[in-house]
Amino acid sequence: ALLPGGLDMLILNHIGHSYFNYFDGDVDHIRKLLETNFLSYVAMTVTALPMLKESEGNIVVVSSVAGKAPGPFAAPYSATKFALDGFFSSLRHEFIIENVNVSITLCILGYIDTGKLNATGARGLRRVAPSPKEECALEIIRSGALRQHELHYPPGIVNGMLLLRGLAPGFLDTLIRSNIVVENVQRAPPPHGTRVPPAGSPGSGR
Ligand SMILES: NC(=O)C1=CN([C@@H]2O[C@H](COP(=O)(O)OP(=O)(O)OC[C@H]3O[C@@H](n4cnc5c(N)ncnc54)[C@H](OP(=O)(O)O)[C@@H]3O)[C@@H](O)[C@H]2O)C=CC1
Ligand SMILES: C[C@H](CCC(=O)O)[C@H]1CC[C@H]2[C@@H]3C(=O)C[C@@H]4C[C@H](O)CC[C@]4(C)[C@H]3CC[C@]12C
Repeated sequence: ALLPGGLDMLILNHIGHSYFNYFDGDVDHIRKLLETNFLSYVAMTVTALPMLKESEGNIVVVSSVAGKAPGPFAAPYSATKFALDGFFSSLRHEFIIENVNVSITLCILGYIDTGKLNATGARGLRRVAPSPKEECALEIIRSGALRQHELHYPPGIVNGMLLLRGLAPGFLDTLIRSNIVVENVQRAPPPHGTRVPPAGSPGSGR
């Protein structure tokens, strides 16, 4: 049903729970995370589009540097954020081609002070100063209202990373890994009954 007052801006922000650790082989987790972090964004866009066409409004999609320049230990999360870029950046082309006056803003965020790292226990990350969530929220709304194609926040870190990704991707990857204390990331124990070769033995990879 259409909202009585119409709809000016759709901000897609929610995410499901994931982990900051080695990929554990759980395909079902990725399927569920894609449902929450990606497919629900598509479904809400489809539902809201008639109202947004009416208001010539804005779609704002909240993503992460992990959706442009992936680091280790966030494979499921990173995959869902890359999917957002693929879908919404393609859809933006179609809107422009068809003169649909609904803007699409993809927000590429660095580390924001929402208490997330503490909550997920991402112990492997070196402590970097998070950016303030209040300023971030304002920038998200502003970038949507200004109909920007992308928001990079905080600009210094995110622009720097994306520039390096184009110019020297190997160097960027090295920098990203150097921001992580791998020893602090503990592999989950293998499922019951799985034989793990002792460290140092052939095939252990350790
Ligand atoms: N914090 C950071 O450092 C960064 C965050 N981002 C992005 O910013 C956005 C917000 O992140 P942040 O505020 O930190 O995350 P939070 O986990 O604090 O917030 C996520 C929100 O999503 C809601 N949610 C979870 N599952 C569902 C669901 N199935 N349906 C509807 N709502 C749901 C949660 O509700 P409830 O609490 O009720 O479960 C919660 O309000 C995300 O898109 C994230 O990827 C990007 C880069 C860095
Ligand atoms: C693991 C977190 C998601 C799962 C959850 O249950 O909360 C991640 C949510 C936001 C991530 C951070 C982010 O998106 C910005 C950086 C991206 C880099 O690739 C890694 C460091 C991040 C700070 C990243 C860390 C994991 C999350 C907190």
